[in-house]
Amino acid sequence: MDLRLDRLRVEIDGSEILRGLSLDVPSGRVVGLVGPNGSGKSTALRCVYRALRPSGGTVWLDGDDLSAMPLRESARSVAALTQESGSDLDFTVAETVALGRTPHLRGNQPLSAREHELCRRAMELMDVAHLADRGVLGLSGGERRRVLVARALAQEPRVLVLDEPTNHLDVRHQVELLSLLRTTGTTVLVVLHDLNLAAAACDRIGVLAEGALVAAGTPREVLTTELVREVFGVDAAVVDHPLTGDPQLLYRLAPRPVSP
Ligand SMILES: Nc1ncnc2c1ncn2[C@@H]1O[C@H](COP(=O)(O)OP(=O)(O)OP(=O)(O)O)[C@@H](O)[C@H]1O
Repeated sequence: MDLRLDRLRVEIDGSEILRGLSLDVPSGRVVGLVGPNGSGKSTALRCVYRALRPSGGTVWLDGDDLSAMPLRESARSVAALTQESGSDLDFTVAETVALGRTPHLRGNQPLSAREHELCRRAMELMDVAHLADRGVLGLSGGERRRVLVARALAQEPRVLVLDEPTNHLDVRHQVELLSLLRTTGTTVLVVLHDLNLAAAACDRIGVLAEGALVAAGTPREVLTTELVREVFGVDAAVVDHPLTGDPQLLYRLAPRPVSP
């Protein structure tokens, strides 16, 4: 399913948070959204999972205006892992993942055998099957994050929207999650802070600064020394990953103070 952000504008209390953002996420592709803190990345995602109605512009799903779709219909198509995702209720891991099926169920209809299998598989993919009977509130931050990704996968979404999904994850689970995104065939829009992971995981990257898109293209086209300096104010060299050839950034920190 194609996802298209078309001249999105968001204005809150008189300040323009998104200023005409347009970004295409072609069907089955992984597109990363990067940018400094406060540049509007989460706000853009909120418009896609309908937590926020844009002040202007349109989100298109396969050419259909998202705002004109019944909520239930868009909830079946779009799954989101947000910064706020979580629960104050101590559901078990298995129950939490099963909640991913909610948009597909009618009333109190129980899960089918296929749906149970889907949930089991999502838990295995996210390496949380061994935690199935544990309460989510007793999990570590990274374990809980993986459970929430499993819930999103169990939903069988056609579009997956992820806001910093690697937060709290150890390096193995970061690598596994981003590798998985490339194999699901789902359309993915993902906010990432780690530009090197974005370069490795994304087919294309959009760069936001102060609510506007300042660059978009393949990681190699976008992640240049100049852009990183201009947008993030950081000195970096771009090198080729010796194993994959992906562009990778080496950051220069301020020199150490000379000891007396
Ligand atoms: N409901 C709101 N009311 C007022 N300001 C808001 C609201 N939501 C977002 N903002 C402001 O809009 C700007 C963009 O916020 P957003 O969360 O989209 O940024 P971000 O790029 O995701 O940042 P980060 O990298 O820190 O997560 C910020 O300055 C934020 O304070």
